[in-house]
Amino acid sequence: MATAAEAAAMRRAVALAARGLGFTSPNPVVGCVVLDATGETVGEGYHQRAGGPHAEVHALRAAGERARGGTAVVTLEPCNHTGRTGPCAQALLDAGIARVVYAVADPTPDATGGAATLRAAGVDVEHGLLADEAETVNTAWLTSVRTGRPHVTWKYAATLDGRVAAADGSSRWITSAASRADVHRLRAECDAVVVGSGTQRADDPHLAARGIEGAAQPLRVVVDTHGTAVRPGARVLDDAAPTLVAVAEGVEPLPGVATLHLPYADQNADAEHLPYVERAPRAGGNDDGTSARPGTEDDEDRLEHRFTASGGAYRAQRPAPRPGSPTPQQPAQPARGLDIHALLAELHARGVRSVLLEGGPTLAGAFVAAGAVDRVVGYLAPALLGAGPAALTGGGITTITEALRLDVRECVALGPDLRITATVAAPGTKEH
Ligand SMILES: NC(=O)C1=CN([C@@H]2O[C@H](COP(=O)(O)OP(=O)(O)OC[C@H]3O[C@@H](n4cnc5c(N)ncnc54)[C@H](OP(=O)(O)O)[C@@H]3O)[C@@H](O)[C@H]2O)C=CC1
Ligand SMILES: Nc1c(N[C@@H]2O[C@H](COP(=O)(O)O)[C@@H](O)[C@H]2O)[nH]c(=O)[nH]c1=O
Repeated sequence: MATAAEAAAMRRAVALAARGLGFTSPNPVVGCVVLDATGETVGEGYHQRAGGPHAEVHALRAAGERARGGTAVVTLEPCNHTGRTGPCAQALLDAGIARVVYAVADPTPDATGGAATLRAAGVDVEHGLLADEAETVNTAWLTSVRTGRPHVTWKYAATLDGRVAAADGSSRWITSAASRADVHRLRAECDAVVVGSGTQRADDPHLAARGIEGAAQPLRVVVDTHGTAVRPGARVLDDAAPTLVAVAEGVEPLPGVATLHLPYADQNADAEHLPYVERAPRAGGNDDGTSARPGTEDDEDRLEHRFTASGGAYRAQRPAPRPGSPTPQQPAQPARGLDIHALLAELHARGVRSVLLEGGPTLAGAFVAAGAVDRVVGYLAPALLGAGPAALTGGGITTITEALRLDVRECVALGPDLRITATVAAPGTKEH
């Protein structure tokens, strides 16, 4: 049974772990507090960056000889393996720690087994203290270990009637300065920020974490199937943070920009659910409708992106042909957008453990349809627009029984706005 001092130490260890958010990928965030035999705190530490010392090592260093006979309180089971640093279970034994209290078991095959090693050496080991809090702070890493893809937070800013832009497409700014500053904290905590080509075209967003001292910069990712939305001079191309543009296979890499080639979404898998784009191939384009060369779209050939009421799906449509203009020779082909699972797998392979999906509604719908949203952070402004795009388009949901049910974790007032944080409930756990 854990003592009150150990519970307080674990709360502190969770807070220490949170300081590592955004800096430790592909590693977890971990906090540790060492108590002496009387229950007094003698050392604290957290994992500050991948490749650096683990939380236990920092805390043991701070405690020195006072760790002997004491208790180590850790948010994650001490590791048992030699990676870039030595095994923490051994470090705890070497320091003479008599008791270890940890919150969450380490699920990685390499590192697991620390608790067993400690027990076998005669250390008193307890597991599960404040496990919910410790899970929550480490949710990105735990999700990525359990699912093999990064944890995804979909964030949006909407009016109280659920609009993310006005009918004329203008959307800056819906929420207050306080909410927007909070978004920069979210960006700094995530490894990558993702937007679709529609948002890129409409907003020319910057997507870096601004105004936070010492902030880790996320990788900025634009999902731009044809490589035509990210143009020279785009704000995501400045050097405030790294940028990756995801395009379809066969599209030429964008000059001077890290380009990721992805397959189209598997039409057979999610075809009826995925938002899609109707387009006719452009002159000089490839057979599949992708451009042969990025940045060559001329105004006449430019696709007009419009919301339609058709089946709740979003379609980008060609403008009606001008009188006298030639009829396209080839029939319009459905385009499916890029494969969300392939995108997440590629980001995971690059060490990304947490993604902040910042829109827009079409790409967010594709993530929801792909079952790839873990957490939703909605900023709601006390304003009404009455028209304009809704926060989410499609998502593969057509009837009330398919509603994606969420658990509200937090509701916070930010200036005049509300920030609601909710997680996706495990299937079958919610009835409304
Ligand atoms: N208030 C808010 O929080 C936000 C508001 N907005 C607003 O939303 C509007 C833009 O929304 P929207 O057009 O939906 O933009 P998105 O950013 O969702 O981009 C959608 C485009 O992404 C491309 N895409 C690539 N792969 C996929 C896929 N698998 N599924 C779906 N799309 C894919 C498609 O174009 P292609 O294949 O041609 O590349 C698609 O048309 C703007 O008015 C913007 O201001 C946007 C973000 C946040
Ligand atoms: N309009 C709107 C948001 N819009 C989001 O912010 C992006 C612009 O980011 P940046 O260019 O880095 O400042 C934009 O493309 C969209 O994803 N966010 C909000 O918190 N509140 C708002 O009212």
